[in-house]
Amino acid sequence: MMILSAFLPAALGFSLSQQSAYRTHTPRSSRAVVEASASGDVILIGVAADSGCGKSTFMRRLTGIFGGTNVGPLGGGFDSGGWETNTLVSDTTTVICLDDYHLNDRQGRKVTKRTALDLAENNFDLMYEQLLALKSGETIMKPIYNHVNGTLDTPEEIKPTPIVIVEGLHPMADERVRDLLDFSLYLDITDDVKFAWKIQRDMIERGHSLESIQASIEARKPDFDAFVAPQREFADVVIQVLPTQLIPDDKEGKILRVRFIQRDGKENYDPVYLFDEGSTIEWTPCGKKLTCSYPGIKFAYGPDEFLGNEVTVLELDGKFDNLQELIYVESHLSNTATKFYGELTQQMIKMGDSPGSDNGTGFFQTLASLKIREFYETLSGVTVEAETPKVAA
Ligand SMILES: Nc1ncnc2c1ncn2[C@@H]1O[C@H](COP(=O)(O)OP(=O)(O)OP(=O)(O)O)[C@@H](O)[C@H]1O
Ligand SMILES: O=C(CO)[C@H](O)[C@H](O)COP(=O)(O)O
Repeated sequence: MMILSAFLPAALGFSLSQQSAYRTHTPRSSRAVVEASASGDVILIGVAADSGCGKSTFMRRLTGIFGGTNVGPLGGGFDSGGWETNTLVSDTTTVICLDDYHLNDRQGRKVTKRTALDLAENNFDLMYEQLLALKSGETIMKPIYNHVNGTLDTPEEIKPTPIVIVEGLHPMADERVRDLLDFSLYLDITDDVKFAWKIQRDMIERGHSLESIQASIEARKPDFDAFVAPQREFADVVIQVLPTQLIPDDKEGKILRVRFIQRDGKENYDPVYLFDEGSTIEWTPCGKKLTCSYPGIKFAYGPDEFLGNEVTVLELDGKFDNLQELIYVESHLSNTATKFYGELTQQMIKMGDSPGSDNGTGFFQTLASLKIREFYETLSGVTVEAETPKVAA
């Protein structure tokens, strides 16, 4: 199979505005493709986050970078005559939602008086057994938790694909499951930001009241703190989303400070760095090459400690005005795992309409996806062909 990326660097020695013109002349783009695994091994990736913290958005970015054909809900989804499923599949990637391992249905939890965040409400024995089987290349019959009516439905058949992503509340909570994961990531959204996002989705998109959203967040918080948040310590990468420091006492919460926290010493993972590996740097890129409106953009980079672990942190506070200009930022970062000059920028532009595309949440989710692709390639010996604009005939 011809890998276009080999000659793309030369083609991409141009501004991104030229690139978009280039793309209009090239109506089709090559898809990212994972070639058949040499070893047949399944690589297991865990993504932990609370509900409403951007897992689905991140999954779209990640699966987009892994590509594959026939991406969609297992069985075609309920609307196409299938069943209510939380599982997304392509020929290369399976995304399993760990809510499917809830022990009791919604009614049952009313009896136990526990929330789904409570470890006791999740069947980790079955989760471990089934993920181990999948990793060994076996097909499993996985339960389904139906979020529409709160029931545990007839199990569905999951066949192993080269990449299996498990996302949900507890991918790293059980030591046995945690040890099965090849790579783990935690989306750490602070309470204020979580609240703002929940309002966006549950109030504006789903018609819930402000009071009910507030009550639901407050009711979840003790169990969230007890059972979900401690997993941050075990994650290879944490994407931490905080209020901006660029506006003193900001109340609006529209500008975010996002930290890409990379655990040092992870095998097959070289931390992304800014300018000079290992140094401590602050960088304001606004100027001739990057347009910034108030309050601007600030990057920071350096070693740090996070929950007792030595880490390398890349931080971005602020909001981008023009995604095309991100190439300027990208060109100052190293170890980004891009396959050609401008790939990070290209992915940001491609997902431009998704939440967080104008700030560090989208930027670091994209960077994480590229790093996970690189990690997968190193571990499996398989090449993932990058999605590149197709060269016009
Ligand atoms: N980076 C972001 N910036 C701004 N808003 C965001 C961002 N990510 C997600 N959101 C908002 O949060 C809502 C929830 O996002 P998403 O559906 O991706 O989360 P989730 O973790 O998959 O949720 P759930 O587990 O409840 O299905 C979105 O509708 C969007 O409004
Ligand atoms: O935290 C959650 C998902 O991440 C849900 O609250 C949990 O799965 C229970 O679902 P429901 O509220 O639909 O009964």
